[in-house]
Amino acid sequence: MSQEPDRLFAQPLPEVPDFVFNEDVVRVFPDMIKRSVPGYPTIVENIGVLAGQFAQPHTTLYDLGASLGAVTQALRRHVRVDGCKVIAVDNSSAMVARCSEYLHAQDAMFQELLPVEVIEADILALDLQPTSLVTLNFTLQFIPPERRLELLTRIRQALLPSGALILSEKLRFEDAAEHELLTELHVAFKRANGYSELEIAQKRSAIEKVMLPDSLEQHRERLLAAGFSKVLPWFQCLNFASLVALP
Ligand SMILES: C[S@@+](CC[C@H](N)C(=O)[O-])C[C@H]1O[C@@H](n2cnc3c(N)ncnc32)[C@H](O)[C@@H]1O
Ligand SMILES: O=C(O)C(=O)C[C@]1(C(=O)O)C=C[C@@H](O)C=C1
Repeated sequence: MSQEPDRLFAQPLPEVPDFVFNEDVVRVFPDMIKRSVPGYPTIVENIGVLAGQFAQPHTTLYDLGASLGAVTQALRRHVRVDGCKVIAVDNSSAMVARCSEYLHAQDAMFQELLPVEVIEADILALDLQPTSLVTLNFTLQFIPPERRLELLTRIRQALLPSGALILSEKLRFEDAAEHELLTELHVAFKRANGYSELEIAQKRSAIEKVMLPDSLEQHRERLLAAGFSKVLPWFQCLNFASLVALP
């Protein structure tokens, strides 16, 4: 996997463009996400572990907004259920190309991995097969807010009984003081991971229009409105959380 350090925002930019998942981001993405999302390695590995409990024989598992396939790789490491296959979906062609390379490398290193298909598609336009496990690992926050309920409803309808959706997101907090404190603690996390004040500020302006986090309450209500019966937060580190939603 690429070890290139994330210096995308290290030099002053005359104008900070909106964040896009292009070739430049692909090159530094493993470093960027690990240094930006508190708990990311723990979340990814444990999605594999949790998936092992929900995956059912001869079903499809979806990794929606797969990026470089970190979650897909964890699913393939942990799920030991007969006849499952993983479908990894992303609408960034740069991500999909590199994701396929990494999964081929995983195939070359390990035997008896779950078969995987990587698809370049918009998850808002994707026909979902019946599935026992869907992951949206930091993807829903990039979907236009007015389309989020419709996407979750389609996921709910495709989920088999006893399956699950695992949803990880950056959180907003409804209480302004709480929001400010958690944001400041997240900045401290980034600083501790070697990002400068300039990098932190420029990244913030790049993502503020394209990544729109919801509160835990909004997620819970929307998941229930989409037809899920239970929402269980299983991980939170600072303002990043992961939930299991049951049909
Ligand atoms: C923060 S990244 C996800 C990280 C990844 N799941 C992981 O665990 O490493 C968000 C991804 O969602 C993808 N994405 C955003 N909107 C999408 C859409 N409508 N359809 C498919 N993929 C989308 C982006 O291209 C990006 O790769
Ligand atoms: O909040 C931030 O600054 C982030 O960088 C978060 C986040 C994410 O949650 O997906 C945003 C964009 C990058 O893909 C990596 C991490």
